[in-house]
Amino acid sequence: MPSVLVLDPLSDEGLALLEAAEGVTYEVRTGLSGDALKKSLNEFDGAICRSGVKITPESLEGNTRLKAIVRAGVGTDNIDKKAATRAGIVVMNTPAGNTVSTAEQTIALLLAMSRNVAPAYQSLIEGRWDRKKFMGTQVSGKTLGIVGLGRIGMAVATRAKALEMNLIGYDPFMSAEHADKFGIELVENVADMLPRLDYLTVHTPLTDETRGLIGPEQVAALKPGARLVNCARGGIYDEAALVEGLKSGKLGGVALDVFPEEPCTENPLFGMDGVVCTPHLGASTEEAQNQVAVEAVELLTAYLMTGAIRCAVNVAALDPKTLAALKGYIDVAHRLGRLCEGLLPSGIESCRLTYRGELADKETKILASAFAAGLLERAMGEEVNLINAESLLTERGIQLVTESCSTQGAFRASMSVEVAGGGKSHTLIGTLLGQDMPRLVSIDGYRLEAFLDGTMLVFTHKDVPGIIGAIGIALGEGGVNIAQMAVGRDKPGGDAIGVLNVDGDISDSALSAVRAHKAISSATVVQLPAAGTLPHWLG
Ligand SMILES: NC(=O)c1ccc[n+]([C@@H]2O[C@H](COP(=O)([O-])OP(=O)(O)OC[C@H]3O[C@@H](n4cnc5c(N)ncnc54)[C@H](O)[C@@H]3O)[C@@H](O)[C@H]2O)c1
Ligand SMILES: O=C(O)CC[C@@H](O)C(=O)O
Repeated sequence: MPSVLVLDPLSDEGLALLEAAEGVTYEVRTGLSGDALKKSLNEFDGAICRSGVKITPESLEGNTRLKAIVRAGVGTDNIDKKAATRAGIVVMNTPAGNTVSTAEQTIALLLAMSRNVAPAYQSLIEGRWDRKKFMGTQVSGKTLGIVGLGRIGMAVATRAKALEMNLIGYDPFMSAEHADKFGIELVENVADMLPRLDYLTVHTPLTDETRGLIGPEQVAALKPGARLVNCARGGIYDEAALVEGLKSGKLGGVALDVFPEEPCTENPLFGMDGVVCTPHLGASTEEAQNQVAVEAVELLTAYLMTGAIRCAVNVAALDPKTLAALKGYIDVAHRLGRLCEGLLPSGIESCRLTYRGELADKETKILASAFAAGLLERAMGEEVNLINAESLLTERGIQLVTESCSTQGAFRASMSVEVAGGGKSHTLIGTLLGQDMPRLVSIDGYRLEAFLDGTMLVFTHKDVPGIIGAIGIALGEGGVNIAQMAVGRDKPGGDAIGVLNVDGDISDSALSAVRAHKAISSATVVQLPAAGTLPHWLG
């Protein structure tokens, strides 16, 4: 029975859903770090977190159990995705559940900063009735710059529009026409908007590009008195530049919900005039927390029970329908990977996969992953799966390119693989007969029809009389029974290739006897999964 570890406080609705989920057990262990976190992550099949826990490469090191981590929220920057991918762990998030709440928090901070809500209340608590000190600014008619026009950026835009603000936006993935429909003037870069703004808000992820997006140079370029809001991620604004901007009077205010290091209880900005801060409360509403928790539980249980992948940030999405439709070909791809590795045991440097016919318009990324898993399986065993196979291949410097070709060829659907390494190469074509009969239908240009399972003997030879008999005798004397045989040749009496499927193993002496035949130029034994056996990650 799959088990789930809850690593951060989750809403009651989320916990109730976990409680009710049939076939799943769960445990809540919050506040974990270091060895305790590492140990716990290795005791469960799935984990749910918010932004509290830090899932580091060390905490995932050597993990052989965990299959998925779901972030109840948007930002997955507290999860080391590279380490998760490498360990074959799917990382998913719940991107939309807290959009409205975070947009509302942005507007709340914008207004609170403009009307000095926090310091005015503080002065009342301290016994002062000070109406002059807290003269505010109206936001209506002011210009708001929005960097990042994704879910939250756009939700902020519609709310700011209702407050009669003028909007300027920047997002490299937004067209001017689309922005215009929402009343946003799109500019080509952040620098272009700075001198025109009364307010600036950022709604991007924290990336190498957005870290320090607003630093001393950008603060200098702002209109005097500009006010800045950040409800996205700490680090997008350079805090030292904000402190300087406030001290010099260049900035009229700063409102932050997020900080480079969290929790953050000491910060030079805290207590400065014009500053209002909250402890990462953007998503902290009952509605948002219920929604993200419920979505997180649904995503995780669906993955653990059916293999369905939705909202993954480190692998392609895979719904149960696609999975069911492609299952047979995933098996073919995996078996082709195993066969290629067996035919080029000294190493593969590059692979090209071509999908033909009905496969050409399918979601084929998973086939590449299955092929890669097949290639690496002998060397890496259970460590490799659909999630990490391609990244493990890349880590080893093995190139994998894929292409689709809608021309049908001889089969309704097929995939061909060209592999090269150590100066040798092979081209194989695989297909599926019926729903679950993987077949090898071409090898190095020779057409044949061989089973893609069990112990396979692949041999090249001259098309001369007596080969089959000689092989039959050599294997028979070694106690090996031939289950199936296929031969392809270029022309009668020319070069040929044979593929045998045999019961049991082929001993070294039987293989030597085959190789000793003067018309046989090569013979290789490759071990594939038995017919009907699916890899552990496909079930
Ligand atoms: N404070 C909170 O509690 C809270 C809650 C939810 C989300 N967030 C954070 O808010 C941010 C936005 O979330 P979202 O759901 O809107 O994400 P999103 O993916 O929908 O939008 C992000 C947008 O940023 C744009 N972008 C990326 N790099 C950019 C760049 N260099 N310049 C300009 N635009 C760029 C992308 O094109 C995208 O449109 C994230 O950092 C998320 O982690 C914070
Ligand atoms: O879990 C939280 O409250 C933070 C949420 C927010 O930062 C997110 O990225 O979704």
